[in-house]
Amino acid sequence: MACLGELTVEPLTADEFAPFGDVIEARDSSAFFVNEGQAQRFHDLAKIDVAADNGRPLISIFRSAPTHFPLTLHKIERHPLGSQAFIPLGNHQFLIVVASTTNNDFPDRPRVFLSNGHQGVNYKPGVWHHPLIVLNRTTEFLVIDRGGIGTNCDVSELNEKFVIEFPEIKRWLKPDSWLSSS
Ligand SMILES: NC(=O)N[C@@H](O)C(=O)O
Ligand code: NI
Repeated sequence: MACLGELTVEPLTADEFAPFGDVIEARDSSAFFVNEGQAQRFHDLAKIDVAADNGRPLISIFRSAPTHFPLTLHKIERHPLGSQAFIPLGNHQFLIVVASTTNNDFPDRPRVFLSNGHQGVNYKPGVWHHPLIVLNRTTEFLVIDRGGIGTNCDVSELNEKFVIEFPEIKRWLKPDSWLSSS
């Protein structure tokens, strides 16, 4: 773990992320062969939960510019009516910031996870999260979330401001996902 000021960066694992949703990755425990052994199916990796109030699943692509650092975390959002999944198209590490909900329905102290480049995440409905935090270069993500009626985005201020300095993350980035020039 690295310390970001008062926050620590945790490697993204299914167990640690479980309270917030699913980690989407090619886990052997979910795999079986299909197509006469020509392909492995890493099966049923995330709970896409978008049916509330007659919602329907949307598949989109986000082409997201890299985040500028130092990054001040002050706003966070949640989607009460549906889950939201982000899967990088290619080997790209990214930062995931999530928070539990306090008894008075506000975001609690955030947790920061860094993916390994071969992982996506699926936020459960209502889980506080920061919008995509992309590192190094413009990156495309497959996004699966809810379409339909209803207000599906709450935004809240964090009760304190957290700053993430890039050098505190850089040492955790794999050389192949890090442009030395930037
Ligand atoms: N606004 C939007 O579609 N994306 C956000 O919900 C996000 O989490 O990035
Ligand atoms: Ni979102």
